[in-house]
Amino acid sequence: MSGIITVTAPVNIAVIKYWGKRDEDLILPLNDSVSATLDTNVMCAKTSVCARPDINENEIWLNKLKEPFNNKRLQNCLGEIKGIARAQKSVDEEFLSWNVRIYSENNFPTAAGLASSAAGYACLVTALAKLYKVKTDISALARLGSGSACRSVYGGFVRWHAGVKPDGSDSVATQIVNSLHWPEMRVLVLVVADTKKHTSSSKGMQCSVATSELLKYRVQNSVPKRVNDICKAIKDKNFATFAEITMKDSNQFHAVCLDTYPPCVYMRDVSHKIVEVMHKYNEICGQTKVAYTFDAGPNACLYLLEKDVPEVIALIKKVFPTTKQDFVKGLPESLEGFPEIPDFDFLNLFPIQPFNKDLLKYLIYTKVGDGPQEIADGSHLLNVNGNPIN
Ligand SMILES: Nc1ncnc2c1ncn2[C@@H]1O[C@H](COP(=O)(O)OP(=O)(O)OP(=O)(O)O)[C@@H](O)[C@H]1O
Ligand SMILES: C[C@@](O)(CCOP(=O)(O)OP(=O)(O)O)CC(=O)O
Repeated sequence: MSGIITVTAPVNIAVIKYWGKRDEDLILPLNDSVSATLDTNVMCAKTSVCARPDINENEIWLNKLKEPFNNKRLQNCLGEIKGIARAQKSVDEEFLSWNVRIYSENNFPTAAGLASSAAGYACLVTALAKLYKVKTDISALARLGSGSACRSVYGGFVRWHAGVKPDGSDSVATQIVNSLHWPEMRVLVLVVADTKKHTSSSKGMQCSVATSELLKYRVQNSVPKRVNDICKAIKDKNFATFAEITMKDSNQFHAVCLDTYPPCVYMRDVSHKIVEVMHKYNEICGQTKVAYTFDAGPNACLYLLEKDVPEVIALIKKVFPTTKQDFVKGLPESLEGFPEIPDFDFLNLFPIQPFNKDLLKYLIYTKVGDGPQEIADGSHLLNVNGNPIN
């Protein structure tokens, strides 16, 4: 037994956005939110943890770089888990007195609006909860690291209940349906930029709570009905309703960002072009075949059904021409051979002319997946002495 625990955890992309806290320390949101958990085979955080008597201080590495451990959120997560372990007597006091070493890697860009904090904290708390053998609601632990992380502890479609209690005990995530419920659902992440964003989600939402009138309206009037309706659409596998609510909620979230003073501008020209193209595509098809959503960054996340993937990828390549050979990442073999242009007439007659080359950096093809998993094959990121392998 090496005493090392290694876990992988997924990204989640909200279709009803979390934006605004009612408690900054406990990370309690103003409204419920809903997301899909994405397949860890394509995008994931991987974290190894251990506790040892010969480690002089708590240490963490993120993407090969040593980070300061005095980060309040990290301390809160570790402190809470150790407190539960002490109360549950799940490990002995000597083990609890040892320092920890944490090594984590994301296989996709960090802090670029691709929900790295969600995957990262879900991974970290799942690994620590296993290390300290605690039995508790993991989503509440992940929430202490980053609000959206509480939704990454389950697979499928997930709802984070805002809760009403001041202590946050009812602010937890629950699974709406598992990853097998809607097997046709696919996700395309259109990466416009994979560099660090200038206003973090935490700062941006703080400013919105302080200044946006529209946020109050959204929380009270828009979100409650949307959450109920989208949960029903997910259970019924009603794509058109799911897609319409998803797009409206993304648009309203970015309207709130612009209503913030000074405004938070996350979408770019190319993001708006993506919106225009997807609406035109749905209009020409005479039905809603694709939905877009944007987090706190310029990158788009498209939800669509598997049958429409070849056509939508071909459309994207036509309208957003690329010079990159490996533009599409994560495409399974079964789809690799699909014709570059499935329907010449459709694409040639598409009323939006191609934009400049390379506005999109790359496209990630993925699907809905499962929650965090412990790695049993021994591929840890720390060696038997608790030292980083890389
Ligand atoms: N694997 C990880 N392990 C621990 N912490 C992580 C990990 N990945 C990211 N983080 C934390 O999350 C921070 C990035 O969060 P931030 O909200 O700025 O970006 P994001 O999550 O990529 O974007 P968004 O939440 O808007 O989609 C990092 O600076 C780091 O503190
Ligand atoms: C736009 C969002 O992605 C905002 C995510 O915010 P974070 O969860 O990153 O914020 P903190 O709780 O302050 O860490 C919408 C969403 O994921 O619901």
